[in-house]
Amino acid sequence: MKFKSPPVNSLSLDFLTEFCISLEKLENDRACRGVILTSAVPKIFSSGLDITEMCGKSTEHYAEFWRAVQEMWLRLYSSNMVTVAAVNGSSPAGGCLIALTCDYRIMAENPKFSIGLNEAQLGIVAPFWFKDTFVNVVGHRVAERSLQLGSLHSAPEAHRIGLVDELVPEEKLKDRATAVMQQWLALPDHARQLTKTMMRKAVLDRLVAHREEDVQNFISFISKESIQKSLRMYMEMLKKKKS
Ligand SMILES: CC/C=C\C/C=C\C/C=C\C/C=C/C(=O)SCCNC(=O)CCNC(=O)[C@H](O)C(C)(C)COP(=O)(O)OP(=O)(O)OC[C@H]1O[C@@H](n2cnc3c(N)ncnc32)[C@H](O)[C@@H]1OP(=O)(O)O
Repeated sequence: MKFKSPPVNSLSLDFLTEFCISLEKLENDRACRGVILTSAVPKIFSSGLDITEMCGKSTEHYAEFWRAVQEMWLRLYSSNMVTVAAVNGSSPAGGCLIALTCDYRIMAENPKFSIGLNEAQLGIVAPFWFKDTFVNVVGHRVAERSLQLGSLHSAPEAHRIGLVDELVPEEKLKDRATAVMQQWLALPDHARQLTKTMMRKAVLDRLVAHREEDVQNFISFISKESIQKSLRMYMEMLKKKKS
């Protein structure tokens, strides 16, 4: 599956809805046992949640948007398919979450590409299930430091801390992702799927049990004037960086 929402594959409500529909179709297709996620936009895997969806909108809109973010994560983290992220560009925040939610991450070894949960830099807080997914990949200490600092790690650093499983030259990314997929698909599906469920169930159950509470927390957090101001300033900073 190739993300193609220029300029930066930001995760808008429309993007998330289409992503979930596509995943559901693949999940229900008995002939499909695995999916490789990558980007058709040069240099960017995904710029994370679309900040414009979280700025100056109604409470109803925030609720709908956040449910779509939750749905994307719940479907991908619990997928029966083998999921491989072929990270061919930068991947901050929600983009990093998508990669973390997969079974395996391969990143192009370009030191200009960065990845991480940088929410703190925007003055916002990564929700508990972003944090749980991160901890499950890199461990508590690395996750804590990285989250508090809102770090964006260069590709080599991301590999060093275990955020991505391997680095390959960009032109070899597709072949390597295919080889990894074949390796994972060589195992009997039922054994691999039950193992995946065992490893991920506690974290998935936690969001399922607190889903509505999480929506309400998001709404009350994102509606604060101080948070809205931080997001507006961040968007302005992105625009200024260009000029
Ligand atoms: C107690 C807690 C309770 C509940 C939790 C509450 C809150 C937590 C909620 C959410 C968690 C948030 C998760 C996120 O994902 S937030 C998004 C974080 N993303 C980023 O920080 C990335 C920002 N973008 C960049 O750094 C660069 O754009 C990038 C490196 C991706 C690409 O750089 P490049 O130079 O190639 O492009 P730009 O000129 O910067 O961008 C082009 C264009 O796109 C716009 N843009 C970029 N990113 C976003 C985005 N994420 N959303 C919306 N729009 C984006 C950028 O402004 C440019 O627009 P324009 O100037 O109009 O062309």
